[in-house]
Amino acid sequence: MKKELILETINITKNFFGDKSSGVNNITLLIPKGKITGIVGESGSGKTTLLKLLAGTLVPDSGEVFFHQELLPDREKNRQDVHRSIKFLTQDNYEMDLQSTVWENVRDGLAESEQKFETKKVSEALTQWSIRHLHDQVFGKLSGGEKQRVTIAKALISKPEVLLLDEPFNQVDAHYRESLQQDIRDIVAGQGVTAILVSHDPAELLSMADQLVVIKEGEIVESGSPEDLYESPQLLYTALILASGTQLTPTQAKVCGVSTKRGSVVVYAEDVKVSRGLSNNWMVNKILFKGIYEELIVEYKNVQLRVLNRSKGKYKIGSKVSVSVKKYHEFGRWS
Ligand SMILES: Nc1ncnc2c1ncn2[C@@H]1O[C@H](COP(=O)(O)OP(=O)(O)OP(=O)(O)O)[C@@H](O)[C@H]1O
Repeated sequence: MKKELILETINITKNFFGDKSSGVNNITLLIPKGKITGIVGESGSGKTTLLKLLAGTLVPDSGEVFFHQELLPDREKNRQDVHRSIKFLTQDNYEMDLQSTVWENVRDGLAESEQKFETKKVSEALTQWSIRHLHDQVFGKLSGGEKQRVTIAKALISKPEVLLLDEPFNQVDAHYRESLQQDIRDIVAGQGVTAILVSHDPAELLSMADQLVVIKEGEIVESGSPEDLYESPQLLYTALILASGTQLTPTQAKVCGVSTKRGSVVVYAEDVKVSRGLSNNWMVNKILFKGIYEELIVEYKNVQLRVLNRSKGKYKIGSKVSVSVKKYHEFGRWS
């Protein structure tokens, strides 16, 4: 069945200095309705610029953005009903009033027609986002995580069609972060909201997104389902950005028992098995505690490998171990 599209960009370019060195170049992107699209890329690759173009707060130098197959108007010049349907949650809370209370800020997210139900709606939103106890606090004095929750409550109170999320959970603690992620998933699944999520956390994107778009130097270089991009990345860039792993030259790969004719190999930490075996050539150099598992850095002949180890405490720094690589990804010299 054909997916219904809600937003489309056709060959959009936005440069800040008249050349391709900043912003985004020639981006064509189709956003399916009622799904989560994740955008991933290194710092400065153009993710926020793309979100601003989708929100209408930036206008492309060339190319077009369509919302429900109609040209998206410039938000600054011409604030229209369509802009109420597209909510942009930024890291800088620019739509929030720092001097007003939490209650007033969330209430301001209501459309005029909804204001007669103000008390009920604001009260429900404060409960849903666990910020009821903050209702009379001044927004500007809240912690970063509290501000993010209030901003999300305000954005969602008027039931937008599209939610553009720029690092929405980066200030929230791990426990609350998971429950916010689940809330966003529920809103997408239950209310048919479309979300576009920019995050630096690969685990967050892999677990939340239905489709992932990889951006490098202002261009889309790869896209697909999170599973496909993680399991079979076409580009070295994608593998390094999505997974915790080690990049090896062909000579270094040989030390790990991997033979390749291509330019480089990436071995994900989860695909390396360590044991106390026969050869025990490798030495545990570092142990990084990760909570429910640990990551070991093991070394042999000046080659270091990252290993995901679920048997915490089994090895110590200096332990001698055997290593086997179960799976690896090969890339051409220029990918
Ligand atoms: N208003 C602006 N004026 C000048 N240059 C800009 C402006 N906005 C973005 N840029 C430049 O465009 C490029 C892309 O920036 P953008 O903020 O979109 O990247 P990003 O991928 O979101 O980065 P990060 O992950 O660090 O937030 C960067 O080189 C940035 O310096």
